[in-house]
Amino acid sequence: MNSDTIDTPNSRNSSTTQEAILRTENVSVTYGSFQALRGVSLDIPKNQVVAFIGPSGCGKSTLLRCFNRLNDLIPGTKVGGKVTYQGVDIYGDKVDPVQVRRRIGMVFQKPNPFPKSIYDNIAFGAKINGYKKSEMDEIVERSLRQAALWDEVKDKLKESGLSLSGGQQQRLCIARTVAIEPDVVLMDEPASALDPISTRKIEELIQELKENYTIVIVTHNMQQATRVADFTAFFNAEAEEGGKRFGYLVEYDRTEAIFNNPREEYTRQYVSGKFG
Ligand SMILES: Nc1ncnc2c1ncn2[C@@H]1O[C@H](COP(=O)(O)OP(=O)(O)OP(=O)(O)O)[C@@H](O)[C@H]1O
Repeated sequence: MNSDTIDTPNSRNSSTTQEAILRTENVSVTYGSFQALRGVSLDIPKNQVVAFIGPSGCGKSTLLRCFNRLNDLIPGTKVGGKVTYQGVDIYGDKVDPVQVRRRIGMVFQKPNPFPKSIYDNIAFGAKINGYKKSEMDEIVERSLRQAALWDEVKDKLKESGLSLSGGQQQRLCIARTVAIEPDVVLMDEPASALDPISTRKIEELIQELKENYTIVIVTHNMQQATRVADFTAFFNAEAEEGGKRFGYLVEYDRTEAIFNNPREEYTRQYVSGKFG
């Protein structure tokens, strides 16, 4: 698969080029008869952190789930437009969603380790994905190191993943995700259930992970977006006739520009805390 070389998200203002690993073209999502998201086109640059921000219900999680076809699992959901990963339409007829999710992993808001040992939390997915048993010790250590958890758990790998603190559980879930060596890690408010110290650890971890992975993170915490993201997409929800609200992309740019010099008035109001 060839990657496209494309302009940065802020292509109108910047001549720098970045390699896009994921791209949406005019993506819309409906749940039954309700259109949750309308006409989103954006590029996710490789080995960068992209944050999705915006008021509740504007479709941030909905868009995130489009990137690994997780919306397929919600009955009645339809995705329109095009989502490409390394130039390939991930909704194409011949594409296996399981393979998509192998390349594009996801970490959820609430840590959700399996009720298994710390070791098996990682080994389970790795085995399913064809890694050899003989490699498992190495994979477990590598993944836990990447998730900055190894030092805390190396002496208790047989203990249950559920015995860890919330912050440790979330890092275990990140370790489980990176164990199968995806290219992209999607994170849906990964620190919102955590205390400030654990949140900081996750943020530091995101910075380290971007060396090897592309990260797309949904966050309600604007400071978090400024701390971790290279690019930020601001979404809003607008009411149409009948009062139904659909989400759309207002502005996408380098994080610094979104927070310090946005082009759109809605963005300016949102980042300065005037609504949302
Ligand atoms: N499974 C679903 N079935 C029906 N409607 C849904 C479903 N999931 C989300 N929605 C609706 O789609 C819209 C967008 O929801 P989504 O969760 O993507 O927004 P969000 O910006 O991530 O919100 P939040 O910041 O509160 O998590 C909302 O109106 C929501 O009620």
